[in-house]
Amino acid sequence: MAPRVVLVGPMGAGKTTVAGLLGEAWGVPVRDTDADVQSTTGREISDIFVESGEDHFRDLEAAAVAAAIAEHDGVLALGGGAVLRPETRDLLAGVPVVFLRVGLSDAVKRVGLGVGRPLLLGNVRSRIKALLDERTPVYESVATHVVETDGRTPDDVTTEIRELLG
Ligand SMILES: Nc1ncnc2c1ncn2[C@@H]1O[C@H](COP(=O)(O)OP(=O)(O)OP(=O)(O)O)[C@@H](O)[C@H]1O
Ligand SMILES: O=C(O)C1=C[C@@H](O)[C@@H](O)[C@H](O)C1
Ligand SMILES: [Mg+2]
Repeated sequence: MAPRVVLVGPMGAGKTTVAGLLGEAWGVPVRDTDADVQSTTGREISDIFVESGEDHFRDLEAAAVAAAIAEHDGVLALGGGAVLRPETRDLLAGVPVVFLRVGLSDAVKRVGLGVGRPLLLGNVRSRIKALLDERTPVYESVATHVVETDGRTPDDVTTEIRELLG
């Protein structure tokens, strides 16, 4: 079993939003590794970061991604940093992966004050810029398709993915 599509990209790219719309359009279930980590631990992601550290969160996230790739045949949205783990990138080989690209301005508008996103604490704009600079090549390396989201609605993005993947 493998997901019909995996969505990757930075915070504010719209992974969770577009996953829901795609799942509805295709009539397939949707999973989101951030929600899976929260439900298996019973803890908020921000609390895990603050109390147990980012490395521990990445371990939980890598396990959530591995389980979802093995068990889930619908739409799968990954947490924004999941692709940082080499074992996760390896698991994505052979699966359709859409990188939802977003530029700095749109990402900043979409995440607002970054509430609930622990890596954005401090200056949201400079934190997002650093993450985009560091991670864009990683998203590109795992993607089979790249979809631009700047200035487009979640419905537009969903339609393009449906055109690409059926
Ligand atoms: N194409 C879009 N245009 C405008 N707003 C959008 C678009 N996609 C998502 N949004 C809005 O941006 C916010 C963030 O979207 P979402 O939570 O889906 O991002 P995400 O990629 O899952 O982020 P994270 O990595 O933090 O989970 C939401 O308020 C959502 O409604
Ligand atoms: O980009 C990131 O590293 C993150 C994105 C979110 O989806 C969450 O997984 C968490 O806030 C970390
Ligand atoms: Mg999300």
